[in-house]
Amino acid sequence: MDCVLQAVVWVFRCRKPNKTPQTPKPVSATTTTTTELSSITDQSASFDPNLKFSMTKLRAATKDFSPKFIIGDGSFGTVYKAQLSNGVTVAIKRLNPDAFKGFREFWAEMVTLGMLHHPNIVKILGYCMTSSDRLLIYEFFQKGSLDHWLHLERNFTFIWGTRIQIVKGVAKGLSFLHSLDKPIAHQNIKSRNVFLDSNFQAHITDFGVARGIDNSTSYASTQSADAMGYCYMPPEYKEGLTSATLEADVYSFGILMFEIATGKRPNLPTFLYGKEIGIAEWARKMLAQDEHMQMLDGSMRRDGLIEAHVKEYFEIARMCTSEIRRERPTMAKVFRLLNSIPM
Ligand SMILES: Nc1ncnc2c1ncn2[C@@H]1O[C@H](COP(=O)(O)OP(=O)(O)OP(=O)(O)O)[C@@H](O)[C@H]1O
Repeated sequence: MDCVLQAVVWVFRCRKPNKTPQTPKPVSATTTTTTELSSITDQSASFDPNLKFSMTKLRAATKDFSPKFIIGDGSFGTVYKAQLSNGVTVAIKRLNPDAFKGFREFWAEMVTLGMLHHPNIVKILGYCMTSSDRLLIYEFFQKGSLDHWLHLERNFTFIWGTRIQIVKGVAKGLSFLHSLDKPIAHQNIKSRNVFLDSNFQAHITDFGVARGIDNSTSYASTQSADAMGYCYMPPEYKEGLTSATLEADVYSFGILMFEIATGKRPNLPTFLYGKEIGIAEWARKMLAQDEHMQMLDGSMRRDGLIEAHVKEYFEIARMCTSEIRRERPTMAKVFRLLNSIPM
C-alpha cells in the first residue's frame, strides 16, 4: 500500500468515536510528494462524531471564503472564522494551494493532531480536500494567540497567576507529547503557537513540522528548523544539527517562559549595559546578578508576588535554556518543578 493510501486508511480509522489512541503514528509527511497529495480529491472527514463537514457547507459558512471572515494569515494559508449551521463556531485554515510546504504541513497536521486528545492541545475537528482546496477545521479560540495578548493588546497586562497558569498549561501539553509511546517533538513552540481560551488556559497549536521521535535514537531523522523562530531555536540547531529532538522543544519552552514573565519579545534585541544580546544571554546574566525581580514585566502588578516563586520560575527557565542539550530537564520534570509554584 503506498504511503498516501495508508495515511488515508489510518485517518479514517482514527475517526471512530470515543476511540482513545494508544500511540500516534504520523505518516511520513516528508516523503509524500506534492503530486501524490494533489491526487487526493474530494474527501472530508470529521474527528468529532457530532460534526459533519463538506466543502459545500464550509463554503456556505464563509460566504465562499469572503475576506470578511478572515481572522489571520499564516505562512501556509489563510484562517477564517465560521459558524456552522448547528451554531458551533470553528476556525478554518485554508491552505495556499501553490505552496508545497502547505501540502506537506496539511498532511502532517492532519495525521498528528487528528489523534491527539489533551486539554492543552488544540483540537482539530476535521478536514476537507478537493482538487483545488485543502481545509483544516479547528476549535475556535475567541482570545486568539498568546503572542497577541503579551505584545499587541493595549491597556492589558497579565497578572502573575495567569502567567503561571499559561506556562503550566504549555508544560503539561508538551510533557504529554514527549511522554507518548512514540514521543512527538513539536518543533515550533513560540507564543504565536499558543492559543488561549476564554479562561486563559493554554492550548498548543501548529503541528505542521512536528515529528515522531524514535526512542532508540532519541531523535527523528529530519526536522524543519527553518520553521522555528530563530530566537526560540536552540544553539545546536544554529550550529547545524539537523535532527528533531525533544530537548529542542525544552529550549524553546524556556525562551517562552522568559517571554511570558518579562513581556519581552524574544525576536527583538535586548540591551544590557548598552550591549545588544539575545534574551537567553540577557536572562543568564541578570540571574547571575540575582536580578530576577528586575526581569519581570514592568507593567505587571506586584502585589502579593512572592520573590522566592519568581526566583524558582526563572531558575526553571534557565535550566531549560541550557546551552548544553543533555543538561536540559525533561518536560515531565519541568512540569513537576512548575507545580511547586502556586498560581
Ligand atoms: N483555532 C483558532 N482560533 C482562533 N484564531 C485562530 C485559530 N487558528 C488560527 N487563528 C488566527 O489565525 C492566525 C494565523 O494562524 P496560523 O496558525 O495559520 O499562522 P501562525 O501560526 O500565526 O503563523 P505561521 O504559520 O507562520 O507560524 C493566528 O495568529 C490567529 O490569530
